[in-house]
Amino acid sequence: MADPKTQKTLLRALAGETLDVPPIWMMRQAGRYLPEYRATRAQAGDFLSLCYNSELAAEVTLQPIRRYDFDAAILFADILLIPDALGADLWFVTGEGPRLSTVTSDSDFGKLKHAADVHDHLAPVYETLRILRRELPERTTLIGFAGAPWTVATYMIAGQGTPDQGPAHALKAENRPLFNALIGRLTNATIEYLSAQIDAGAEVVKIFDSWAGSLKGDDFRDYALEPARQIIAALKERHPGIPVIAFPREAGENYIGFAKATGADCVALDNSVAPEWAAEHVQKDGCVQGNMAPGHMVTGGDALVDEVRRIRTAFSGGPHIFNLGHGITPDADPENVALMVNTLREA
Ligand SMILES: Cc1c2[nH]c(c1CCC(=O)O)Cc1[nH]c(c(CCC(=O)O)c1C)Cc1[nH]c(c(CCC(=O)O)c1C)Cc1[nH]c(c(C)c1CCC(=O)O)C2
Repeated sequence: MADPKTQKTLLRALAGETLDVPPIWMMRQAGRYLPEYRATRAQAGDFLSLCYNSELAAEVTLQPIRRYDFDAAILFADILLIPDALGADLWFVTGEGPRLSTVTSDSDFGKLKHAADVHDHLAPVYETLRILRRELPERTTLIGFAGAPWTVATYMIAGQGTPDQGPAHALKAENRPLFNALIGRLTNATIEYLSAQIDAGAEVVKIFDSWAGSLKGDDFRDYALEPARQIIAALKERHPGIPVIAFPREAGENYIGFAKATGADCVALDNSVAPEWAAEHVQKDGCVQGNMAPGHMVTGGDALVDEVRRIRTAFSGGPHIFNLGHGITPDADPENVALMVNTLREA
């Protein structure tokens, strides 16, 4: 075991240590708000080409580290690379978002590849991680990630993003065996994918369940909690000691007990919950991540400074990783990100 004082700050927080200054990184930290990202993306051609170009994907991952010296770098990729690797068609419409071939019948499902067969397609992502482990500063933790089965399924069933995940809820009601089979395939593929990311150098992995908030009651248990529990159990068996961050976005009251029930080392909080409430009900069980509203990166000023201090103070009694409650938006001002980082790190 390394001397705790020399260990990376993010890993210390994930191990349960309460730090004077919490580590910080930001969801979508490599993104369109940065001019250097826009330049590299133009060089790559389009977003998917950037994801599968290991050199350029590593470059955009490093850009926000150079600018802000964040405590963690997150692999540049997308949660929809898994459907792509399973054989769905995937493309991105500029200004609109992802489009996919849909899985709504047994015959669509029958065309998908098996979970163990995703690796050839995803090899460039693993190469990105290997480059990053060589090039990142010693103090920076490398985070890998995947989408949670439910969230990825919502895109595969609808063929695009949806405001209320209506098509996925409809398939769940109309053809439960097919829906369960799809969740099962995604659960196994995610285990394979994250396990290979760890082999390639990811020191932490995060599971993004962006649409967990639309699962209620038993559905939350069966399709948010249970797949996360299975993924984490398999990863802990194969890679003991690699921490897992779970992000059941907009889970609300369901954040309570989520870490214990799934085995996650940290729960990431969106900004719809008050930090004071989350400190009392969620952080009592271990590390939490979050949860500043991304809008502050657009508006800045005293409100930003006050909110950084409020969140830091609310979570100061336990392990905490400072982050936004969701991804930074393209209209954010890079100066406001610097203001957030400097405010957090000031004495
Ligand atoms: C739902 C989801 C997706 N992707 C992701 C989620 C879950 C998290 C969340 O809720 O935001 C996760 C994601 N997407 C991206 C990352 C990279 C790591 C990071 O910087 O956080 C991560 C972790 C890059 C990206 N993924 C995407 C971009 C923008 C692409 C571009 O135009 O350059 C980036 C930087 C595109 C994307 N990818 C996705 C959508 C709906 C879109 C279009 C919306 C948009 O354009 O912002 C699917």
